[in-house]
Amino acid sequence: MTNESNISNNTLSKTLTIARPDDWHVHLRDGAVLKNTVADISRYFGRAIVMPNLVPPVTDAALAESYYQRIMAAAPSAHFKPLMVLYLTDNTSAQDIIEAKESGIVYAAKLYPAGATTNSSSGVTDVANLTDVFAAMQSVGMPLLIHGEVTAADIDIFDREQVFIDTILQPLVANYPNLKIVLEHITTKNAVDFVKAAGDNVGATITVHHLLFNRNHMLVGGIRPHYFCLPILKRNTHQQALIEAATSGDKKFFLGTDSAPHAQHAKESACGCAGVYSAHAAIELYAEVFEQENALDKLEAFASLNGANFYQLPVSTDKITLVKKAWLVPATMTFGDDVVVPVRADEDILWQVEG
Ligand SMILES: NC(=O)N[C@@H](CC(=O)O)C(=O)O
Ligand SMILES: [Zn+2]
Ligand SMILES: [Zn+2]
Repeated sequence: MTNESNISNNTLSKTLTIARPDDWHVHLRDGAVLKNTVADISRYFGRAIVMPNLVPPVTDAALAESYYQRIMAAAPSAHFKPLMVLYLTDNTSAQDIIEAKESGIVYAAKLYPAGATTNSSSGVTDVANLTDVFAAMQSVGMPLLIHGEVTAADIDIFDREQVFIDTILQPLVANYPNLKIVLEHITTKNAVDFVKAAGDNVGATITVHHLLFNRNHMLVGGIRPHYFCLPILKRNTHQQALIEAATSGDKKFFLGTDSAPHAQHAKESACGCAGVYSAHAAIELYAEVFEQENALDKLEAFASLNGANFYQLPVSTDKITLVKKAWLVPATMTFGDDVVVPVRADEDILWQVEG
């Protein structure tokens, strides 16, 4: 467990040692970029929940198995283990869930409301289609991961998470009281409050960009496409609620970067893609936020303990050490044939990971 003794503040440099962290929500993509995303994510993360929104999506155990093999072929660090996820569609069956569980490599299934986000067109049109699937997940103990936004055209984009919670999540939680649910990449105070009030079977991931930024960063002084992600950045009062939740140590909140690379040209476009790349410096950026809040002693709970406990997986016995030493993030990164603009491009980050 972290205590003050793990934070050392000598005259040379401040350091922080924590159990090896995990990333409970990441997009590694596929093909040529895999060697780059896998190198970044496995630098110090021990495990990562690998999002299944490929084209075509990872809808069954066989597809998860071949994607797993491609990730391993991209040569992650030896300490790294990808945790695969099934992409739910209107046609997913209870049998698909049972086979995924039996595969031993699938740790969760993901609900994308159809049309809610990047590569979600094969997603679920109505959760009523998945009654048997949720029942099977509840009985085999497989967590349901949710992109929690409604898609109706008349619902304002800034309200889509809250309306999802009120109209879809609330009844889902009531109907499946033992189903483990992770509300992914939460962006509102409403989500924080909902998760806190729910039972221990409900948790949430929080990205570092939703801690660092609010919608002013994206829209004041010009439209900045590299801040555009889904769910969209909200006003600063919501950002503040997320910061409080993440830095509180509350076991329901854990690290999920939602690092989601898109090519520079696809973001700097008349119709730019949603997604922020943060895997080059994830724990380093979270450390900035926690330090700002005087809560470095809570970083280990958020990054290394709470998620593992929620998924009922062992906490890593390895340690990593962060050192407070500024470094300059490159303006761009080359990923296969593409160029990606990472978070903090061409600016300093205050922390680095030793080794
Ligand atoms: N978060 C995003 O803005 N984008 C993600 C999809 C997702 O997690 O919703 C992506 O795959 O690009
Ligand atoms: Zn999402
Ligand atoms: Zn995501």
